[in-house]
Amino acid sequence: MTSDPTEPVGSPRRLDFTKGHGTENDFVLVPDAQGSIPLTPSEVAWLADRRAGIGGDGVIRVVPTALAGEPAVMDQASDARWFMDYRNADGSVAEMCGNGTRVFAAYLRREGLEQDPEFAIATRAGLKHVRVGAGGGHGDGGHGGDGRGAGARETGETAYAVNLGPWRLSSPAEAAAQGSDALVKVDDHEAVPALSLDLGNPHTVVMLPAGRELDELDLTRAPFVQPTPLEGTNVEFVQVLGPGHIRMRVHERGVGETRSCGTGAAAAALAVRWWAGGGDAGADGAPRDQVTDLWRVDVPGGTVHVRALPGDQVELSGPAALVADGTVELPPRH
Ligand SMILES: N[C@@H](CCC[C@H](N)C(=O)O)C(=O)O
Repeated sequence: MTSDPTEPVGSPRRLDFTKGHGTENDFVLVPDAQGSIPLTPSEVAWLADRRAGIGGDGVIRVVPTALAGEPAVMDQASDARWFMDYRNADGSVAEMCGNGTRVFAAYLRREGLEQDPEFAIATRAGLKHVRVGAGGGHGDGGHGGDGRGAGARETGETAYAVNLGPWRLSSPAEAAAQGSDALVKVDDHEAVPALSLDLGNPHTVVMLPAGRELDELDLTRAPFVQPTPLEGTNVEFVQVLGPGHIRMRVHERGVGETRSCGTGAAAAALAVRWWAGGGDAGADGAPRDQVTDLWRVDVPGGTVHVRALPGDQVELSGPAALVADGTVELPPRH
């Protein structure tokens, strides 16, 4: 998705910002309490630039839901005070960001904009419900007491669990018939079958083929996905380490390789679970008790947990950290 706001010529603008990350998927947050900072794609790309700007995988405008300016988002205003206006590093608009929801929640809490331990945030993919201090890891049942759940390092990070809402296979009939609905080719190797899932944003999950090392994949270029999704896709490469435990690397739409992707971790766990027979369709007829609902997902930037919930809902949990605050002067518009 790409937005195309008018870019009026004007004098340089000063913006307050906060830098944060969730398992090293990092974001520049821009508070916009009046809904009056319509960042253009080039301004977003500049803010996300690691050399000329602040640097991040994405930019998140923190704006009152009622002032979002997008009817489908403003419809959520009675349930969520704040809208996570998410943009990728290249300036394109995305519907959702799993790690971003936790960092967004951490910002709302720190600023006193949300005080309850549970609240909803508005996104382009609908309402997302957040629980503070919910690690979600194996052993704590998803209700970590001290706020430092699984994946939270000793750096002042707090754990959050977010219900990412409903997910679905993008092409259920094709996936049921073949176990896959796409082919993905990375570097110059052969194309591998993959599964497309919709987590509010698009994902294509690839099981690491035998003989290939996850660490050796060249993700400096976008993997070739066929059929080519019109809106692009995020591509996850998965290695199974044990029951309920996977490793993942991701090439994100609008960014490139990132050190973590929350919706991608959920897509990866759900794809592995589905391949194991855990889909509602019963894929290969394997008994459901052989299919776990709780996954540990290791990513280059840390660990998150994914929990499959009834009704095709899925919960993501992991840490969020706010690491810097500052003011920046945007380059003048031309
Ligand atoms: N890193 C995010 C996903 C961000 C959006 C994605 N690049 C897209 O374009 O869909 C996550 O944690 O989910």
